[in-house]
Amino acid sequence: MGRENDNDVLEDLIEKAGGCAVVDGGFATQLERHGASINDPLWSALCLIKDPNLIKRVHLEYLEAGADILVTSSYQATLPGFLSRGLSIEEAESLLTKSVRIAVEARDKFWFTVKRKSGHIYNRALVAASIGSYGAYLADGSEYSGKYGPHVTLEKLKDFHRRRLQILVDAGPDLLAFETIPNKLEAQACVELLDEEKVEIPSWICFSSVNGENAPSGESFEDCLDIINKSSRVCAVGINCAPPHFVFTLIQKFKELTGKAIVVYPNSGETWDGVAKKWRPSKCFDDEKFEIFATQWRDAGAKLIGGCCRTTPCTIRAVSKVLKQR
Ligand SMILES: C[S+](C)CC[C@H](N)C(=O)O
Ligand SMILES: N[C@@H](CCS)C(=O)O
Ligand SMILES: [Zn+2]
Repeated sequence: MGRENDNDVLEDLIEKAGGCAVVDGGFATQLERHGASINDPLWSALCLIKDPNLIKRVHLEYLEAGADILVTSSYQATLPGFLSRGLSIEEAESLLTKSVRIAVEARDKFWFTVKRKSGHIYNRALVAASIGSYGAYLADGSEYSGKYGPHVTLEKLKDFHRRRLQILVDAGPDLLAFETIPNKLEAQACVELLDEEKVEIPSWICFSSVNGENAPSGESFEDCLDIINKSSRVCAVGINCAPPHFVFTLIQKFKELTGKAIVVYPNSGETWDGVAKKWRPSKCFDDEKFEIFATQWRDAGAKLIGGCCRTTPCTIRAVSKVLKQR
């Protein structure tokens, strides 16, 4: 299948969803709410080893809440991360494949049940394979600083991402979701890799932001989006895991910088303390506020809206309800 047809998958979903599709919410957050202990360098990817059934349960909860897109459990699942835990390369690769399989199974199971019911408000969801930034793998909070140091070159970033990307693509997701990209160099690495690997499924690239204006590295979104705009393999670009009160202005900015679809799924507004590995209270927003924000973000031009860390299925239920009112 050609790239244009593949991009249609996402466009069709957006249209079926009434012009704006719903992304799921905080995945690791919901694992923790069920009691998972993930204070670990592998973070949520630990559950791929310890409790895959819980992963499926969380995916089903987000589908039930109205998510049109599931983001897989592979955010912090990396080959070097798994190898450093004593897993073999075969075991590590099979965990990556499993992250996609679990989400696809959840989607298929859910859709099999709801499609027979008349008057349901669901769409057949898409599965987006999560590719967390290099900073996520470092597990030192650098997905919010973008400061990787001078030894981290373009080639190093491509090497870091290459094999995981190949395995995730081979596992058969509908989309790729690059998440919390904090600087221009990594955006460039993602774009070049998609070309080098001739990836035919559509991707989105999302940046984090800590000041509501620039990428965490301080580089302008204008420079970052310049690189992404050149790629026909990237169908959407946006923001994830940044505070919600930054999002409206960032959508307006992105609208001026790109013709691509805009995807936003902010966190609750709490701040990640990368040393203590804890969320710190900050300017927090509840589900009711997300409901109000979601219509504003849609009206500003976002085509994909959801939540990231510290948001839950309740948040997504509220977002889905307000976006799907017809
Ligand atoms: C999105 S952050 C909260 C994920 C966790 C981080 N990469 C860490 O391992 O510390
Ligand atoms: N998809 C990941 C992103 C973390 S920033 C999650 O929701 O846990
Ligand atoms: Zn997040």
